Amino acid sequence: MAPPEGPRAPLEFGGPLGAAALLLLLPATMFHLLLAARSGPARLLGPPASLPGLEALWSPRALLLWLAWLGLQAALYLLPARKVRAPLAHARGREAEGLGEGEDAPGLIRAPLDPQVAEGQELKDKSRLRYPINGFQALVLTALLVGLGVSAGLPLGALPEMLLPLAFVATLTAFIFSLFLYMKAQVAPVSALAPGGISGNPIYDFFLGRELNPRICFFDFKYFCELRPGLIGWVLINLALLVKEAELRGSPSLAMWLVNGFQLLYVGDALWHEEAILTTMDITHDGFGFMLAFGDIAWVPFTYSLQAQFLLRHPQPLGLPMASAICLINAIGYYIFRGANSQKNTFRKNPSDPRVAGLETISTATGRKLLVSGWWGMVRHPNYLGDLIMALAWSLPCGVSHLLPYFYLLYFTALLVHREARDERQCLQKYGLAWQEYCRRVPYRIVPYIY
Ligand SMILES: NC(=O)C1=CN([C@@H]2O[C@H](COP(=O)(O)OP(=O)(O)OC[C@H]3O[C@@H](n4cnc5c(N)ncnc54)[C@H](OP(=O)(O)O)[C@@H]3O)[C@@H](O)[C@H]2O)C=CC1
Ligand SMILES: CC(C)=CCC[C@@H](C)[C@H]1CC=C2C3=C(CC[C@@]21C)[C@@]1(C)CC[C@H](O)C(C)(C)[C@@H]1CC3
Repeated sequence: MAPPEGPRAPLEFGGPLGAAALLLLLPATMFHLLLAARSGPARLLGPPASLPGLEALWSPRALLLWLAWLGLQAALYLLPARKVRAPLAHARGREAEGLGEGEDAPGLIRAPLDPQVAEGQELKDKSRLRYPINGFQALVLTALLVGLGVSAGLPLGALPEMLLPLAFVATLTAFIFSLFLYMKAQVAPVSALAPGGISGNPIYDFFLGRELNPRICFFDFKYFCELRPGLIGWVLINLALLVKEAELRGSPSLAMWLVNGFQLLYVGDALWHEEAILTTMDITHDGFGFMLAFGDIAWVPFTYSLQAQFLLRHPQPLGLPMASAICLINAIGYYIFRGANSQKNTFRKNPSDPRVAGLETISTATGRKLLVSGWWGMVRHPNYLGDLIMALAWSLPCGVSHLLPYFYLLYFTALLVHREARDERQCLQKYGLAWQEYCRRVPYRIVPYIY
């Protein structure tokens, strides 16, 4: 289908050339990290000690395991009985009546949403998609199944040896899946396309993703991939590394416990607050192409578990005072991250909620308001600040002898600075003068008095 006429979004990531480079660079970086973490010198910069042959990458057992994992997560996504009720008067009614968020038309009877189903943001064609809210359940059920498997003799400690072939099949899956998504988008209606992925350049559009919310019936591919196989896979890999360390050294180290605990908290939190993802730019703005598909199913599980991979081969001594200081850093980061995200989500859902009703706001021409006090009056992206502080706490248990475990912190800083610039551009476009006023009143972007 031809791209729609009219102004197109400016090209990002260095245009088609940048996208082509990233198509190769992202998987190459992931394999470099996997190899570096298992090598003696564990160098972040510089070539890996040895390059693996195809026999180290390709394993039919890894392929089977990977497909079984995707199948299990897809089944858990579809599991609960979903009662779909229509129409959703409370969501659409407000806008139709020209009312603000949280206001109802007089006499309007709210049709309660099934607690297991959430509605997304309004789309170009004024419709809203529905999403199952059962991610936390999927995490718990996966934990139960893995627990049952281990007690029946499943060798979880063998998983770390399979990381390379698993990452290889995950990368292959991401390429094949992105091709499917690209072709599916060719027959999608124009209103279903994302603003950024319709440049007309096939490489660029393949990378960024053409369709905003590709689905088959109720199965939403982007929503599924963003939260399930990759995030839950990440904590499973961490757990397997912990088990392997216990097998090798008698018990897991304190550093390994901390990394596992912090990252489990992060993933558990994401799944507990699953509905909040529906307002992130990945879901509302970006198409679903190679960047997100590879990011979700390969990059997240295999590179976000880097600290635990590093610790397995490079044990680090960690005393209780240092461990307590690191826990405090993680707790501060989490407090800011959760406080900021929840404050914005509560405000967006219902500005008259008593938890946010007293906060100062700026009105915008769109009818939506912007918070200028509370967390969002401190810096313009307080949630990024909390996330970055947590990222530091995840690396500190690995000591300071190597740069490799700090890769996540470095990559994440670059990702969030870039993301922040993209979000600012979109907000300026959306809110115009009101956004300029917000920037004047809250001058710092992520770190108070610094950036
Ligand atoms: N671990 C990882 O790899 C990653 C984690 N993240 C995390 O994901 C979370 C979500 O991030 P992301 O989607 O980028 O962005 P945000 O959650 O920060 O959302 C940005 C949106 O919030 C709204 N907003 C901005 N300022 C205000 C304000 N003052 N008052 C009210 N609303 C405001 C605007 O949307 P609108 O007005 O339309 O509501 C804006 O587009 C973050 O915590 C981030 O740290 C993100 C990327 C990767
Ligand atoms: C380098 C590369 C391949 C980039 C792709 C970026 C993706 C890895 C990230 C884009 C936004 C993400 C989010 C999370 C994970 C990483 C990706 C997919 C997230 C699910 C992590 C948990 C958080 O609590 C979150 C739900 C807020 C978050 C949402 C964004």
